[in-house]
Amino acid sequence: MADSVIAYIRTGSLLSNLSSKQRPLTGFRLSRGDSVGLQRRSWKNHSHGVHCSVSPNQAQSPVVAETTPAVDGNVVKSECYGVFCTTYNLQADEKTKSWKKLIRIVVSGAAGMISNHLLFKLASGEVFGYDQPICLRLLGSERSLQALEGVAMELEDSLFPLLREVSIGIDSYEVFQGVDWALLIGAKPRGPGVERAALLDINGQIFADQGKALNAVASKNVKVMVVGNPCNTNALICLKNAPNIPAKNFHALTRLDENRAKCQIALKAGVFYDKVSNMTIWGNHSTTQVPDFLNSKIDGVPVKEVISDTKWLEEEFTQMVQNRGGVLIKKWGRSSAASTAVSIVDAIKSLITPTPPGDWFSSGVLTDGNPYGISDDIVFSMPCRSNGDGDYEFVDHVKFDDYLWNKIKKTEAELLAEKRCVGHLTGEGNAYCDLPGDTMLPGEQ
Ligand SMILES: NC(=O)C1=CN([C@@H]2O[C@H](COP(=O)(O)OP(=O)(O)OC[C@H]3O[C@@H](n4cnc5c(N)ncnc54)[C@H](OP(=O)(O)O)[C@@H]3O)[C@@H](O)[C@H]2O)C=CC1
Ligand SMILES: O=C([O-])CC(=O)C(=O)O
Repeated sequence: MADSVIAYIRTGSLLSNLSSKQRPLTGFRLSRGDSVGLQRRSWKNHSHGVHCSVSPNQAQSPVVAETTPAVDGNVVKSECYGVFCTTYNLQADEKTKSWKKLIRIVVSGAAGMISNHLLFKLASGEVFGYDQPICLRLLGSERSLQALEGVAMELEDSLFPLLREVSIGIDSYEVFQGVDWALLIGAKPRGPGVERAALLDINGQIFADQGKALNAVASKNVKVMVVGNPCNTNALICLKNAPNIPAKNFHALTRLDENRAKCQIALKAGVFYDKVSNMTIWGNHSTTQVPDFLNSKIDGVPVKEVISDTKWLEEEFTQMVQNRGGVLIKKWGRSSAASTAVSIVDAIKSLITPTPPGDWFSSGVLTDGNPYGISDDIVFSMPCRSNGDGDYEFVDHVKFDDYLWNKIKKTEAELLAEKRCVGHLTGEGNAYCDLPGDTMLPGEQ
């Protein structure tokens, strides 16, 4: 551990000695090579800038040595690391050819609380499968650079066999190079005295910049999951700034709300939550969101046939889901992090595995072409299905009644107002902010 820390300091100081032209990646990269457990620790000269990795533990005698050009043109040695060289038969491993192509995943706000849960799930294989090698790119800022190193060290120390590369950086144009998934979590939290319009502007700017960077350098089929709040409008801003990426590839996370709604329905019905299906969250990830008890089911039976207490459904249940985040913050002193990470995993899995027949999942997606009559050109949570290829389609045959439709109109109005407020970031021209005063992010109450 001590060696590792020293190595970080050493590489950090080498980086700081380089001119900014020589130092396009602010941060450094830890690489495990392409075979299980092989931990190469080297300076590497990659096509997109310099990646610096941790020096080998000098006390260990290296088993394999190879040469890699260093940034200054000199040649330095890179070595596999002690026990990793001896415990795996790398040639045999390569012969099996059972590994899938590496996927590259960016997590922004990587030093934050949600990421602290999510990164370890991604690295473990539980999200993309236990035969899927992973590259993790941790995106942070000057503020969090030290903390990002700490996260990277913990990832190292976890010895995840599928985790082949870890890099940290603060320049989205470098970190987004060729990425397949962008999980955009980093955003400024709303503090006391910060107007909602100001938060939309501050965070919107982050997502406008990240949209531009994704557009320029990410895989053209990158899937983008926006978590940082206000996530619907941030996702809209992001996709508007990335015209070369299909707009369908952008999602705002409302899966946590869906999970919360399922749990409350299960509690009321006295069943375990695996019995609750077809739960839609409509609209904004805010206190106007609409958990849909009209179309959801308990053990295949419409919720309203199992729970006859309509007053509870319309009032208590709905408000409980809308306010769940805020209530948790009051108790915990911080916002939902572990359950948010779990819901991000659920949301990704819903896109990469076929949706069970008859069921659906909620995601905040662009409304264009929706069959429900919701205004075009906003990011709105709706019921979706996937055949497991990363894409989704809208669900047909959803019922509406006056109660549900009126609630949907309220959350739609809020999102249209948010959109007007960020016109300067979506390319629509001037912004005009007339946000309804009575609605909040889940954590704001
Ligand atoms: N959609 C959903 O269901 C949910 C969304 N959220 C949202 O997810 C986001 C992250 O939550 P969480 O991980 O708990 O938050 P943390 O505060 O723990 O981490 C957030 C990260 O955001 C980064 N950040 C980016 N820009 C700024 C800025 N201008 N000022 C301060 N920090 C900034 C910080 O990293 P760095 O310094 O590296 O930039 C920080 O590490 C929040 O916006 C939260 O509201 C939370 C729960 C549920
Ligand atoms: O407002 C927040 O940061 C918390 C949040 O989104 C939630 O718990 O749903």
